[in-house]
Amino acid sequence: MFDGLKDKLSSFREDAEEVAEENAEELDDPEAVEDDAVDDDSTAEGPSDDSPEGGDSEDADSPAAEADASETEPEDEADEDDSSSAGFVSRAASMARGRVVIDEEDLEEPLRELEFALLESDVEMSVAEEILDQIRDELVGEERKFTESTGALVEDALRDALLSVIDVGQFDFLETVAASEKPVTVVFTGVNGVGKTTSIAKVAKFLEDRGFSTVLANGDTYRAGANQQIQEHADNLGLKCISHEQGGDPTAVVYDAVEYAEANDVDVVLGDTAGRLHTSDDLMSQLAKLNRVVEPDLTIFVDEAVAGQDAVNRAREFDGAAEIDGAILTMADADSQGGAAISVSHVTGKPILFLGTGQGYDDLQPFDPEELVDDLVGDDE
Ligand SMILES: Nc1nc2c(ncn2[C@@H]2O[C@H](COP(=O)(O)OP(=O)(O)OP(=O)(O)O)[C@@H](O)[C@H]2O)c(=O)[nH]1
Repeated sequence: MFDGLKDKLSSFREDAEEVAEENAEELDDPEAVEDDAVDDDSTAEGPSDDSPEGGDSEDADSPAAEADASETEPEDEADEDDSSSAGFVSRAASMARGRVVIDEEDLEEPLRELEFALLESDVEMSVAEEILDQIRDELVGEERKFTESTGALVEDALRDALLSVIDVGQFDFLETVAASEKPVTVVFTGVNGVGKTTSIAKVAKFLEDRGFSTVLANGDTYRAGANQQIQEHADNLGLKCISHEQGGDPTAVVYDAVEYAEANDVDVVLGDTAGRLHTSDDLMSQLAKLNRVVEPDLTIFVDEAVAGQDAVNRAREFDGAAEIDGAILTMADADSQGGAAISVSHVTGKPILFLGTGQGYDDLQPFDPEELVDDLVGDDE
């Protein structure tokens, strides 16, 4: 799952670590620093050969050492290379404290590559920019102790940035169902053929396995064969399915299922709806009626992870047309890009609740942002 994206993130980590290490090595090497100091005609004091590496000595830590380092600008060359000289001075001062600072310019090239990689992986533009900004904020100017590895810094920054865009409004579906008044009504929406009906069957199995009884309702009265399709799932799972004639009113079907649940002490009603485009007015007004009359506890948007940017756009549009509470991304097992999984929550402000990971009824994985980020960034060695 998301292997292409993992590779790209790993390349960024390597590149960013490399440039930061180069900078650190240069500053870790007292001779290189002294050479630089001569080149810069600077009098900044790096650790001498006989001082412990890392500048942990009292001298190096002393205010005098810092003051010396900050008074090093040669007047005659002040205009010539002001910024690099100032950069060197701050690095030398940091080094005197046993630390080194990561410069923005060191990161620009890896960040450019990362932006390209994220967009190529179908991450929404605004989400990619947010990730880059966060990494820049976290790493640039970051003081690294000589004992810390730049690798850990880069990894933490990447992890934090990804988590901040993915972990949006996350809630536990099972806990919400458990805490809600019964029957809990959950309605599923989305475009045609993205795995909506299969996902309903998977969610039913997920709930039944955890002690919640369910009834299915076929609110897809539009498509020929829809009744038979959902009934097959119900039969396979030994569940009751409420359906009406093709062409009937979907609200009436879900309403009947709620009445059935009330009469039979069923915990959860899972209502399918016809696949629709957010632009099809009649179907969207059907959905509005369903929301008005049945007042579902949760409306879940279903789309394919593999649809990438299209899925992200549709999630945004559905949320605008018929407010959603969360999303299921199907076909995550076939998605190497990961763009939709990274972008949907940030774009809609609603969490991804599950990933569909195959065609079997158990191929449904509760979505855990931290787990996803661990998987994307974690060491695969
Ligand atoms: N690999 C994989 N296949 C899936 C997943 N979810 C659903 N499918 C398959 O996708 C196909 C379409 O699924 P359906 O559930 O019929 O899609 P739908 O959205 O209900 O279709 P409509 O009712 O026409 O809107 C089926 O063959 C499913 O087995 C998944 O997570 N991974």
